[in-house]
Amino acid sequence: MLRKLSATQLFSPQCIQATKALRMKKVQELVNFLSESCEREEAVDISHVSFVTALNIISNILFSVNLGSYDSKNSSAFQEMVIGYQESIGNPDLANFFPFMRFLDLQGNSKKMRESSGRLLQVFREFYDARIVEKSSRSVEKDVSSKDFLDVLIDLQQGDETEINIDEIEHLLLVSLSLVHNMIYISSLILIYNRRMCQDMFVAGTDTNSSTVEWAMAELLGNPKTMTKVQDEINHVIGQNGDFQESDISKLPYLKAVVKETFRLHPAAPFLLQRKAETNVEILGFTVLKDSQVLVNVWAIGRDPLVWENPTHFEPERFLGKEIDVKGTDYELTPFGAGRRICPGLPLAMKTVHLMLASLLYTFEWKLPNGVGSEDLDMEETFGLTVHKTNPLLAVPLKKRAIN
Ligand code: HEM
Repeated sequence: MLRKLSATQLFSPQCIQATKALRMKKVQELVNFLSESCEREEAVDISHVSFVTALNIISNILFSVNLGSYDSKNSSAFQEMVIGYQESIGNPDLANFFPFMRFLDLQGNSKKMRESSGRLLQVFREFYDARIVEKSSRSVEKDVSSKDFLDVLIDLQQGDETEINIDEIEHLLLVSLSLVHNMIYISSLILIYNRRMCQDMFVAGTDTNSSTVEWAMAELLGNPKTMTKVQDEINHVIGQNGDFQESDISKLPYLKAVVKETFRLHPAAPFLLQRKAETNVEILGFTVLKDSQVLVNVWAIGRDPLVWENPTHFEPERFLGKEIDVKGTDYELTPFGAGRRICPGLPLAMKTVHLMLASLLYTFEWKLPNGVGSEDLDMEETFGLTVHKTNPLLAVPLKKRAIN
C-alpha cells in the first residue's frame, strides 16, 4: 500500500507536470557547471555530473533542497552517504548464492548497509523534524503547488484519518531516494524484510539515470556519425539559439531512438528485480521449482542475435518507424521491467534522461580528453546489480553556442 502511495504521489502525470520547471532548472544548473569546465577546457566525469543532476531533481521533489554538488571538492555529505549506501548494497555477496551463510555476513556487507542506511534515515528524520517545526510556526498553510513530497506525507500523517507514521515516512523517503540502479537490490531486500522502502527511491532514481546518460554519451563519442546525426536533429528542431524544452522531446525521433538503443545495449538494471516462483512451473522445457529466485536477463535479451540484427552495434536507426517501446509490453526491450513490478519512475526517468542528454548535445560539442580517438574509447562493463562503465567516461565540453 505504501509503495502504491509513493508511486502515485511521485509519478502521477500531475506530479510529473508540476515538476517540469524544476527539472529544467536543475538541467540548466548542469549546463552552467559544464560551461565553466568548457571555459577551462577541462574534462568532466559524465556519470558524476548526471548523478548530481538526477539526485538534485529527486531531492528537490522530496525535500525542496539540493543534496548533490557538482564540485567534487565540495561534494555534500549526503551525496557521500547515498554513494556509500549504493556501494554497500551493490557489493556481490556470497549469501546471495549460499543463503544459509547470511547470518555470518562474511564480507561485512550487511553491517555496512545497516550503517549507511541508518545514516540516511537519520538525515530524513532531521528533515522531518525541521519541517514539523516549520509547519507549526506557519500562520498560513502552504500553497498546494509549493508543497513537496515530505509536506504531502506530513499532511497525510496529520490528517483526520491518520494512515501513516514516522517510520513509514522515513521508509517512503528512502524509496524515493533510491532513484538509482541499486534500488533494485534494495527492493529485493524490501521483499524480504518489507521495510525501509524509502531507501529505494533515492537509490533507484539517481544511478539508473546517470548510468544511462553516461552510456549514451559513450556510444555517441564512439560513433561520431551518430553523434552528428542526433546533434543535427536537435539543432534543426530547436534552432541556433533556442531554449530546449521538455515538450521538444516528442519532435526528436532520432534522439528517442538513441535512448532506446542505449537501453537495449546497456540496461541500467540488467537482471530487473528478482522474482520468486509461486509454484513449480515449466518454461521452455526447464522446471523452475516453487520458491526459486528468478532473474530476467534483459542485458542478454538486448543482445540476442535471434531478436536483433547486428546486436552488438549501436544503431539507433533500427528503432525508427517501429512501434517498439520501453513500457513493458515489448518483451525484447524491457529496461524498466514489466508487469506489476515495472519501474514506477519510468515517466520521470524518460523525461530526465532525454532532457539531460539533449541539453548536453545541444549546448556543447564533445571530445575525448588527451587525444583519445573515438575508436580507442573503452566500453568495458562492470556487472553488478547494475552495469557500470568500468572506467568512468571523461569528456571535454567545447563551446557551441551562448548559454542562456
Ligand atoms: C533510466 C532510469 C531507470 C531505469 C532504467 C529503471 C529501471 C528499473 C527496473 C528495471 C526496475 C525493476 C522492474 C521489474 O523488475 O519489473 C525498477 C524498479 C523501481 N524503480 Fe526504476 N528505473 C529508473 C529510474 C527510476 C526513477 C527515476 C525512480 C524514482 C524516482 C525509480 C524508482 C523505482 C522503484 C521505487 C522501483 C521498485 C518498484 C517495486 O519494487 O515494485 N526508478 N526500475
